[in-house]
Amino acid sequence: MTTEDLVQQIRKKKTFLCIGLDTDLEKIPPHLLEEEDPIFEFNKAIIDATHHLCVAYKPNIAFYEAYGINGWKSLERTIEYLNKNYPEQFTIADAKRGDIGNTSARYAKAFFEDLNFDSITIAPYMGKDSVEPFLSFKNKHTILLALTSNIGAFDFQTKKIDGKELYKEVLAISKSYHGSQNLMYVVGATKAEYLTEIRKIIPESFLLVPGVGAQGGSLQEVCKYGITSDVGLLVNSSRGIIYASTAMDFANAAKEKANDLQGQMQKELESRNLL
Ligand SMILES: O=C(O)c1cc(=O)[nH]c(=O)n1[C@@H]1O[C@H](COP(=O)(O)O)[C@@H](O)[C@H]1O
Repeated sequence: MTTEDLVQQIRKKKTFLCIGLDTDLEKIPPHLLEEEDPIFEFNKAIIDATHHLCVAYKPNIAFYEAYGINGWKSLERTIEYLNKNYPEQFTIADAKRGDIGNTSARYAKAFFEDLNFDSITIAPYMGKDSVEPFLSFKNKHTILLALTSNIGAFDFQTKKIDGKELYKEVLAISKSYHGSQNLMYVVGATKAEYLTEIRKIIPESFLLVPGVGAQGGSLQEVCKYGITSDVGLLVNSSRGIIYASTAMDFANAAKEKANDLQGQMQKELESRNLL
C-alpha cells in the first residue's frame, strides 16, 4: 500500500486508529478456547466488528510466536483474512527485527513477501545495513523505533551523544538511508511532548504511536504536537480495545471502544480542517 492510499483511507473513514492484535489465549473469552484455532477466531471477530473504525491492524508477533507452529498458523490466517477481505487496511507486523544485512533481507522476505504485510517494525540499533534491506521493497514500509513508550526508553534513547539525543540521531541519520522514503517511525504516546522536536527533524513522516489506552497516553496531546497536514499519525491501541470484554459480546465491546477513539479522532481532524 502506498502512503497516499493510507492518507486517503484516513480521510475517507475519519480515523487514524490502528488496532493491535496482541491476542493472548489467557485473555480471550473462554468460550473461544473450544474452537480449533481460537486466536484466529478471536482476531476474525474483532476485525469484522471494527474494520470500519480503523485504518490499520498490528499483530504483535510475540503473541503468535509464543504458541509455536500453531501461533504462526494463526498469524498466517489472520494476515490472509485481512488481505483478502479488507485489502484497504494497512497491516503492520510488529516484529521489531533488525540484524546484519543478509539476515535482515530474510526477515524482509518473510514479512513482506511470504506473509504479505504492508509494514514491519524495526529496531535501528544495528544501523544502516540492517535497515536498508527492508527499504528496498516497493510500497512496503519500515517503521523504525525512535522514541518508545516504555520507561526503558530513557536508558539509551534520550541519552546524549555528541550533545544530541540518540533518538534524534536515529531520526536524522535514517533520512540518509537508501530508500528512506519508505520509512515511518515509532513514537510512544506517553512521550507526546517530544513530538514538537521530532517534527522539526521529520516534519512529514508517518508515525506509529502506541501507548494510548492501557499505557495511559493521551490522543489529544499526540495530535497537538504530532499531527501534520496529511495527518501523519497512526495511533495504536491493543489491550484497551480487544479486551474490553471477555463475555460472549467481546467483539461488540471492542467495537464500542474503537468507536469511542474514532469519534475522538474525527473531532481532532475536523477541528484542524484536515478532512
Ligand atoms: O512498536 C510498537 O508497536 C510499540 C512500541 C512502543 O514504543 N510501545 C509499544 O507499546 N509498542 C507495542 O504497541 C502495543 C501496545 O499495546 P497496548 O499497551 O495494549 O495498547 C504492544 O504490541 C507493544 O509491543
